[in-house]
Amino acid sequence: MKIYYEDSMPYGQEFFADLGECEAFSHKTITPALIADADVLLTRSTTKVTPALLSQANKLKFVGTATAGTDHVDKYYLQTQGIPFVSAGGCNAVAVAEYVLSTLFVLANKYNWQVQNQTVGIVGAGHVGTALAKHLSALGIEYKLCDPPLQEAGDSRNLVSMEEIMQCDVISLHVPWIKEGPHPTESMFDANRLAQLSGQQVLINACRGEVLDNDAALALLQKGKGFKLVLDVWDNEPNINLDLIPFTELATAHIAGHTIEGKARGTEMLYTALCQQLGVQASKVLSNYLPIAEPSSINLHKSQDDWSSLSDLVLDVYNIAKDDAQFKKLVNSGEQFRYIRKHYPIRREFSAIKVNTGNFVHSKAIYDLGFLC
Ligand SMILES: NC(=O)C1=CN([C@@H]2O[C@H](COP(=O)(O)OP(=O)(O)OC[C@H]3O[C@@H](n4cnc5c(N)ncnc54)[C@H](O)[C@@H]3O)[C@@H](O)[C@H]2O)C=CC1
Ligand SMILES: O=C(O)C(=O)[C@H](O)COP(=O)(O)O
Repeated sequence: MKIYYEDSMPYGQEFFADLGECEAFSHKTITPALIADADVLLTRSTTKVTPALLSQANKLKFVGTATAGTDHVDKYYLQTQGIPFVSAGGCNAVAVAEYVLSTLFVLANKYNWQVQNQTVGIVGAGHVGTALAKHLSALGIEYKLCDPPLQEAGDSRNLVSMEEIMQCDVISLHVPWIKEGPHPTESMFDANRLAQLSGQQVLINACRGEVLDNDAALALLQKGKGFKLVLDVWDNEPNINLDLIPFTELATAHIAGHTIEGKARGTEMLYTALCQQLGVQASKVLSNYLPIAEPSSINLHKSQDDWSSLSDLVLDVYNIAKDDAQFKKLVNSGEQFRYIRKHYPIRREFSAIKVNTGNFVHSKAIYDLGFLC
């Protein structure tokens, strides 16, 4: 059996080698001829899985993406061909939640806010939205969730309208890119909605660039409309509108989900699904491969107040301001955008790090964030 996996997939060889003959490919050089003998195709979001790409893969039996988003895959085509398709929903939800938390602490430090006094509006209450809500809850930060499809499906949580979300201090977007149907998300934040934001409000987009009209945002910001924009994802990646960058508070190269855990969990999820498809017992687990974090334990800082200690801890583990500085320094083309993503430094999730909290008053919050005791 021939298995092709995208080379940016961590531990691809380790997970799949026992299941068949494995070959890594780059999204930059993959062609229909290269994967003509594929039984299995495993990608990340950078490979566009189209009828054209699969046109010679006549014995393809399984396609998987080690990502939460699936907009790069022509799922309808796979269905018409009877080819099973699996994605890795939830693999990087915690990574994105930690990204948003880091954003909150960086902006709180910059603008002298009390982070605990902010209300966060979360659009999309799926894996990422729920993980973010859990993190905010651990810290006692108020949040609201908006998800009309889940609301219609009878989700038991207290889901609110977009109008209520628009009143929040911080709005964080966690929806798939959906072009049509009853709840499309493409340009959900269009010129009209963006114009309703005040100068104090923060808008974070860490889902898909096309959910927020980048041109409209740029036009408004150029005119002095002062909402605070945080972008991890962009229209038309990797060839993004570079003019928008100076108007962002924080900007990164689509790395919100790029913890080692987030990426590798995606590989593990595909492995489990492929084993099931093949009727093979899955015997490998991610914990066999993940390296020990560096450092693997942290002593809580003795800061002037409790919230500073929490802020210091979160930013010690992941400080988005460093990614923002690197991005703004380096990015000047689509190639550079790709380069930054490919060479993204090792980032760990809170769950890889033990915190020695001593008798810190918010110890429970720290463990609820996922740190090890
Ligand atoms: N920047 C990054 O590195 C990452 C980006 N993503 C993006 O974030 C998206 C969300 O990820 P997950 O939470 O794992 O997906 P998910 O499928 O678990 O949740 C998405 C939620 O959005 C809701 N939704 C759909 N249309 C909506 C609308 N019009 N208004 C409000 N809610 C709506 C759905 O009902 C669902 O509950 C992914 O599709 C992906 O595009 C995900 C992980 C990492
Ligand atoms: O899971 C998703 O959806 C994402 O956006 C991933 O974090 C994208 O990562 P790559 O597949 O582009 O490495």
